[in-house]
Amino acid sequence: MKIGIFYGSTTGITESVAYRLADLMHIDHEHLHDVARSEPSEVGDYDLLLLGSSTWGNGDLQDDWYDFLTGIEVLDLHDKHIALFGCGDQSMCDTFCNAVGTLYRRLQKTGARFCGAFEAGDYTFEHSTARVDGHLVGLLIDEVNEPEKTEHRLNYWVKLLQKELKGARAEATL
Ligand SMILES: Cc1cc2nc3c(=O)[nH]c(=O)nc-3n(C[C@H](O)[C@H](O)[C@H](O)COP(=O)(O)O)c2cc1C
Repeated sequence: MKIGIFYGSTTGITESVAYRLADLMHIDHEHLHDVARSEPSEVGDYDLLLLGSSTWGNGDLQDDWYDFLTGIEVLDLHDKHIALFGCGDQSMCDTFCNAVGTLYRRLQKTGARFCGAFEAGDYTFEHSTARVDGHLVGLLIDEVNEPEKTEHRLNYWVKLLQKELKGARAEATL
């Protein structure tokens, strides 16, 4: 299974999470893509897409995602898996990691299979569009308030993905 990571990051937090995920999953850095410098067609090279955005403004996507998302949401991705991750700040408790919810909602029509849903228990926010039916639709990281939890969250999420995708074609190490 070929894995690509696509991320948008303004101050480098989501970028650093993307690199940490790549290292945990043994993904070569050539498969890490900053969406600010990538073409939507590049997602075609992969079976599993890890898509990461921080949240800015009042629950908005990270700036570089706007054009990239417009480009990929019209693609047919039914043969791919998508796993979402994002960085935010739980003190913005009504819009925590809403960008992850936006990616989830807007990519539904691609037909991709979503994986990597995460437990909502260990967080303190009130509202997030990334929480759907009591679960988080991806990995949410809060480096502002809970940096000490990041390593565990990353490790736990990667194990969840491995479990979920077990049985899927294994070309790259997951
Ligand atoms: C002006 C501003 C607005 C923000 N708005 C939100 C928000 O609505 N929800 C959220 O979860 N985090 C919000 N954040 C926090 C950022 O998402 C957080 O700092 C994140 O780690 C930045 O990641 P990046 O450097 O990869 O862009 C905001 C931060 C700033 C400075």
